[in-house]
Amino acid sequence: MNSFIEARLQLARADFTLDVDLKLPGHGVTALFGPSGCGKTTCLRSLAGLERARGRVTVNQKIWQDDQSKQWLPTHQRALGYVFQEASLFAHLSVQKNIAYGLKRTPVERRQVSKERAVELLGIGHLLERMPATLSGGERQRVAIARALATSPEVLLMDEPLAALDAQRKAEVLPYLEQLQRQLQIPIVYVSHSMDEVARLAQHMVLLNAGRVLAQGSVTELLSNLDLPLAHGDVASSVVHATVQSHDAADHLSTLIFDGGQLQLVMARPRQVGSQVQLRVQARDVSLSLHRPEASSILNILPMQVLGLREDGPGQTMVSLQAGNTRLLARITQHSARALALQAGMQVYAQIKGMALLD
Ligand SMILES: Nc1ncnc2c1ncn2[C@@H]1O[C@H](COP(=O)(O)OP(=O)(O)OP(=O)(O)O)[C@@H](O)[C@H]1O
Repeated sequence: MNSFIEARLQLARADFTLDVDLKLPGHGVTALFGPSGCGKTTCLRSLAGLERARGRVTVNQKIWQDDQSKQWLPTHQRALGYVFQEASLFAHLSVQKNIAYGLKRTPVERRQVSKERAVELLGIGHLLERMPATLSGGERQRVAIARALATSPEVLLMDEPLAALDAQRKAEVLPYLEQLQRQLQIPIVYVSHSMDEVARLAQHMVLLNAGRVLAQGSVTELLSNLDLPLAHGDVASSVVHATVQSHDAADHLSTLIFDGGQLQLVMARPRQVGSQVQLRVQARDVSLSLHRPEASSILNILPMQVLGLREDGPGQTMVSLQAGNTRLLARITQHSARALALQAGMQVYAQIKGMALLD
């Protein structure tokens, strides 16, 4: 089956070579993730035609570039919206006119996102008459995203759109990004080097290293793949997708169900029953036992199967676990792994000492 976006890209610079083969889905957010200098921006710019890599790019089976048959669409003829780190608005045009500019670029028959819809999705209705210089960084970035959306792109390309914002502004813009991907069918390719952002926003991930693809697939799977660097070290974590099943108001305790079991979480602000939530569980917050611990203060004790284990630095072992379709990592001491005689296939109880709600 064809992927929505297929890109084979090669580009050589003095000290850097990009050589990637990407197959990206036509829905949700795909994160391009990896260390500084690994080629995330170069990759995104090459997809957009802002960088002249060699190769072939097809989006929704339309050819944007094919060097073999000498086809090349310039950026403005590619149905994409591009959001840069720093919002690049026209300083002499009001917010309204900036967005209208995006719309004007789009032939009537291709218009799918109206100006009103873009304005509503980004919550900028009250800013329409303002000039860019009078906006905060977060507001500017929301306008830039609305302008990109108003072109009704087949794909939104975002290059660390939150990187230039402080923590407070980031928190202000993130919910709009989440809303975008929930409400629109437009796939987003999102460059980030922040695992927090990736865990919160993305369902798919391309892991880059030194200009190459180390792995691509679902975020949940890649995070817990012991063959990849993400699943190692003190910051390794997993993401659990769950649905709110009930809420006990007296104890402020919500019961969440996920594919593989259920969890309980104290929620100061309870979510509606039936709503979807994402939880991040740090590997260091998960311990293991062979029998269900009795009379424990730990709320969440889940029966899981050991998928594999790997030494993880001096004296530590990373254990990958599965229940249903859900994966978790547990970082325990090598001593404990030996004492429990852990091995792939064993049934264990994972005790989760803490988890964070991602949205
Ligand atoms: N215009 C340029 N001219 C020459 N080399 C460049 C240019 N832009 C980027 N590079 C180099 O290409 C490599 C990839 O850079 P790129 O910006 O794609 O990485 P990145 O993963 O996006 O990094 P970061 O997370 O720091 O933004 C780096 O070695 C960088 O120094």
